[in-house]
Amino acid sequence: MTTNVFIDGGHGTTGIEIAERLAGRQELSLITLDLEDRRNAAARRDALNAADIVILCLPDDAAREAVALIDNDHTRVIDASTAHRVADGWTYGFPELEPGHRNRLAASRRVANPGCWPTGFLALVRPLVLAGLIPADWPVTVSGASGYSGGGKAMIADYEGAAAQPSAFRPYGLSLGHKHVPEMTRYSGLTHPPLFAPAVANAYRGMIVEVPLQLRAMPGTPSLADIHDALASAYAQSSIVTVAALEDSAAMSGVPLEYVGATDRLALFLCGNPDTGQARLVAALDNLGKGAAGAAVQNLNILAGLPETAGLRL
Ligand SMILES: NC(=O)C1=CN([C@@H]2O[C@H](COP(=O)(O)OP(=O)(O)OC[C@H]3O[C@@H](n4cnc5c(N)ncnc54)[C@H](OP(=O)(O)O)[C@@H]3O)[C@@H](O)[C@H]2O)C=CC1
Ligand SMILES: CC(=O)N[C@@H](CCC(=O)OP(=O)(O)O)C(=O)O
Repeated sequence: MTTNVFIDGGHGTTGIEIAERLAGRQELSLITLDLEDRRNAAARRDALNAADIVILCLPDDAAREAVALIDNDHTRVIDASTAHRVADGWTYGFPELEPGHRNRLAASRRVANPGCWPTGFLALVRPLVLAGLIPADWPVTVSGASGYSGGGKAMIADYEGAAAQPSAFRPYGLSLGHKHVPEMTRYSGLTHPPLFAPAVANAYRGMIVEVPLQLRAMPGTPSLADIHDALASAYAQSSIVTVAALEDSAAMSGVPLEYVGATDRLALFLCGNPDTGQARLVAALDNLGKGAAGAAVQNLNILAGLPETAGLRL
């Protein structure tokens, strides 16, 4: 039995990446629309309702419209946009979030794919909150740099178009109201929003997410080994998320934005100085991989009861 899949927004940056990962998979059958029909509501309604699973790769408003076009109770939805990430009735599509979450996803009809920044942040912070190493009310900061494809077609044009004047490194989200903060707060289990300081770099893809921690000031003064043990045990069974050994992280001269390349891997590093009691937790991923398309395909596999990493670039 094949699962019918429709990617709404399939001609956009994320949609194309997802289609590449689904190509050639016999257990799936892709419903496609021609480029000129991509905004045709009637054609989209037919495709949305014919699919067993739809993946929405649309701006937020268009994603809400797409959900409203579904008038049957069979079609299941994975929404890559921000529209439903903290909405009632939706399950957050980060299978690694906590023990048991994968099973909740498998039973869900509406799944919200995480933002790329929250993917790195939650991978680093959620296990530490669960383990009680970061108190829920701790003032957490998260910073980093993203490739410009994170901003979709519009930002790609800003960096590659005829009139482009790309900056090498551009901090943004300066008013501290970034749309990813609500999902970071809710799913980390923190009681206060983290201070989020993102930047965009002059690279097409790739992402570094960093959480600095003043361990010496934290209750129980956790050691680097405590933090590392919690992360390593959280992802011990994962073939997507890796945690570098402490000595390997210490030996690195830096973590490049391009570290995982165009893959769906998520690589975690923990560096620190025991003398100062300070640590830097770093996640490296592809904003279009585990930050978007890879996560959507992983969730599709879970919903369809297929091997979780089928089609992923690992
Ligand atoms: N890029 C990334 O790294 C990530 C993106 N996301 C999210 O995924 C979603 C898609 O992003 P991305 O692929 O980057 O965006 P793009 O701008 O590259 O693609 C969006 C696609 O949606 C189409 N579209 C826009 N409005 C409508 C509409 N009303 N009806 C039908 N189709 C429409 C666009 O058509 P047209 O060609 O005419 O513009 C385009 O093909 C967004 O919500 C984004 O925030 C999530 C995580 C990471
Ligand atoms: C570089 C850049 O601009 N990145 C995007 C995030 C991309 C992403 O995760 O997508 P969602 O919009 O679906 O959350 C931003 O910060 O808004």
